[in-house]
Amino acid sequence: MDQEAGVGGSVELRRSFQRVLGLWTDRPRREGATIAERYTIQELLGMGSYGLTYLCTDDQNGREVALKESKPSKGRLSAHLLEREADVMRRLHHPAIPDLLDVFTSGRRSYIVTEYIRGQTLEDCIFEQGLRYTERECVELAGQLLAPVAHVHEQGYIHGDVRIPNVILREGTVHLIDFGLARRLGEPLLPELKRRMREVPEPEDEPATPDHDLQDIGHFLLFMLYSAYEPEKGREPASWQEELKLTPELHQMLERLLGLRPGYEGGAMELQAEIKKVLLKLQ
Ligand SMILES: Nc1ncnc2c1ncn2[C@@H]1O[C@H](COP(=O)(O)OP(=O)(O)OP(=O)(O)O)[C@@H](O)[C@H]1O
Repeated sequence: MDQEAGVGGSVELRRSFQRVLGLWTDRPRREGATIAERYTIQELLGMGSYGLTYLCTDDQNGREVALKESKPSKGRLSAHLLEREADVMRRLHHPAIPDLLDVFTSGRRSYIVTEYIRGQTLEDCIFEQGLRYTERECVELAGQLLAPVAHVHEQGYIHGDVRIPNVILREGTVHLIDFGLARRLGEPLLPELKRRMREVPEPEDEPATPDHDLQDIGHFLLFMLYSAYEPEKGREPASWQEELKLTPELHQMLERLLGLRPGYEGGAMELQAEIKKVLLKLQ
């Protein structure tokens, strides 16, 4: 018994040590620092579990770029995940997807550099700016989002993480970012990707199909629609079907996207046609 406690204790101690070491080795770089003698940091954009993303200036041409750096404390795994992301992005060429500009390693770190999309994520639009979206605006944005998603599918991949923090709105136009969970059609969710996800519902173990992204678009639509939802005082929380008073055509489209009715076997093209029909009803 004592021995087990001792072993458990030493494992805990090692974990704490790794955590502290991680905090130190992964600490963000300061503004103004230059990476690979080319990219000067303007600001830290975000710190994920496997990488840090900075807004940088490319000193060769003055362009703003998003530079993602692997975390050294996560060793080979974070570099491998970045390489995977670069492999997918290399194949994508779409106006609503940032271009991949550079991939390199420097010291023990790997980097990918993409076009910087100056705008706001839809998550920030809703939760920081408090914007409310009408049914029509939500469906229009979902329709716009479908274009880059369809392009990813045509290249033989799924995005795997179509959510409001990964959609940037720039001058009214949506852009899809963060291909860190993208995988080939038919590919199961690899353990290294699973570890990167916060929560993995069981069906994610299934081989990737376009329907994964279409379901995510269903959840994306729900988030957007709830931005305008005002609960009546004292009313118990209920299902979205009861809370959101939607046009019947949109209600049905959402049920199909969320797997409550037969889905869109014709993939993004079929959904695009359905979105056009729903928009006509929302004139
Ligand atoms: N090309 C880009 N243009 C503008 N902002 C970007 C771009 N790429 C990433 N960002 C921003 O940088 C931050 C972190 O980016 P990203 O989501 O790619 O990192 P991540 O490590 O994959 O994060 P997470 O683990 O939370 O998914 C986010 O706020 C995101 O909006």
